[in-house]
Amino acid sequence: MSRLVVVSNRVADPRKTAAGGLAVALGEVLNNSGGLWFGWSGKLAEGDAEPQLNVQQAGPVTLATVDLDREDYEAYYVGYSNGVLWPVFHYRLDLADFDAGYIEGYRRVNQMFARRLLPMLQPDDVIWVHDYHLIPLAAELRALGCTQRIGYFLHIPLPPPLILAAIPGHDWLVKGLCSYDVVGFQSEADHEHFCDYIQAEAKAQPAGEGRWRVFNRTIHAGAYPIGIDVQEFRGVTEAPEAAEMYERMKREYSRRKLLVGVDRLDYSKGLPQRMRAFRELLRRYPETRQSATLIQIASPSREDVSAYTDILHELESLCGSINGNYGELDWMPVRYMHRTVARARLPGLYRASRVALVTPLRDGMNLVAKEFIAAQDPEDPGVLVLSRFAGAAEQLKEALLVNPYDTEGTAAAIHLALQMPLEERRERHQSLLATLTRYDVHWWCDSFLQTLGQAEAEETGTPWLRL
Ligand SMILES: O=P(O)(O)OC[C@H]1O[C@H](O[C@H]2O[C@H](CO)[C@@H](O)[C@H](O)[C@H]2O)[C@H](O)[C@@H](O)[C@@H]1O
Ligand SMILES: O=c1ccn([C@@H]2O[C@H](COP(=O)(O)OP(=O)(O)O)[C@@H](O)[C@H]2O)c(=O)[nH]1
Repeated sequence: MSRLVVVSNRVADPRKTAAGGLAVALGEVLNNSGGLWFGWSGKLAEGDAEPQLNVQQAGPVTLATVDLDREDYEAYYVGYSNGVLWPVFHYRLDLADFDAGYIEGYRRVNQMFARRLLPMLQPDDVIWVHDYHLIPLAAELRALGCTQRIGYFLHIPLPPPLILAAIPGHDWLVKGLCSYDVVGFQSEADHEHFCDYIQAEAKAQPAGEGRWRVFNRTIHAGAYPIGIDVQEFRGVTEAPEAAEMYERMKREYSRRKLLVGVDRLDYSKGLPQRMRAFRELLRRYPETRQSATLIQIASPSREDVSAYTDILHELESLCGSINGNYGELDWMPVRYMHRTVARARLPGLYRASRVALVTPLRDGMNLVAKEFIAAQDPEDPGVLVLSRFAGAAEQLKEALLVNPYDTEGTAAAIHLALQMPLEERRERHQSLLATLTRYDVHWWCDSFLQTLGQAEAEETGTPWLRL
């Protein structure tokens, strides 16, 4: 059987907790199949020498990581990945910093990753590269002589061609994507944007069953929405740490209905818009005052990128003003925490909450939405208020779908969720849980890798692209 080699910027010990959906999902996949997980250590190198490769065993998974020197970290992670690709791919051209220097560092780190990974590869490995940090990696590996199958999965949205085309060098990036054998997206919408782009800008021709002839080779593209390990998550929900959290929350908020939000503190998550909608709820529906409490966890993220500091200040000022204007001696409307909460404690919090607010302005998928559903008691489930702009909305049709830019509409949906009768809550939850169980993380991994396995048989002899 082939060994699975996963490459991603973020690598986490799958036996430990991680904030960020990519690390959580890949940890679950690799814990199951075993294999090699290669990427950045999350640390900065000291001194001038080329950083050491750090290899350690974590159960069935070999973790191989490299440090980045400060210059590479600034250009590749902060500058290009999170200062150009992240905002543009989330439709935020206004926040992109198209400093020409960053792309050099981005390419340099991808070349370094290829150089460090190559000697660790075995002939029949299957390589699965993840996310926007590593778009050119396949082409760099091919340039060094790597012949193994290489698949790619984009965890964030892919915008329509005219937005993508705003990136100087967008054609280089898309050529990089076309160097993979299989390219996977979170949603049909993202997949369509890719197909539109390659047809309009690269004269791609359809070759049937998700395949395209482009740049003189054949690639496969499709939507593979990422899921969670539903069984595992339901198990965590029943474990002592979550159960204890559930009991505590139920006791503490016995007189109130709890609303919950769990997000990295990222401008894509729509946190200020969510707070404004919650404020509107309190203003328009006075009966919710004293009776509804919103717990918002905002996990610190990418603090070296300036747009993230701006959103922190905006959010803190909104939470402060809502509590100042509506709070009472015995009730604070918002409990805001700028901290990462251990994943093992989240299911108890989700289960004790009547409503989850998952209202990003754009999101690749959003695993919190799925975890909230998995954690519910089917006999008395909570309600998911979900942005129509999250990848998850394509699948989770029985959630209350909202436009997060529409403050009044979102407030009305939250009100509806707080009042929803038990029967309707059960019906919606049953359908949502069925979808989640069918399209779980194992489905995601198996369906992607199956396509990649078939690609090899069909594409032997396909020329490699040079960037
Ligand atoms: O690694 P960081 O810079 O700390 O950021 C955390 C991760 O954020 C993004 O997650 C995405 O992947 C999730 C799982 O597929 C998806 O549900 C979510 O919508 C995405 O935002 C990013 O894509 C990852 O690379 C980061 O590790
Ligand atoms: O304080 C926190 C905040 C988030 N998470 C986890 O981080 C992931 C967030 O993934 P999601 O897809 O929702 O968004 P991303 O952060 O990857 O954009 C989920 O598994 C959360 O349970 C966590 O463990 N603790």
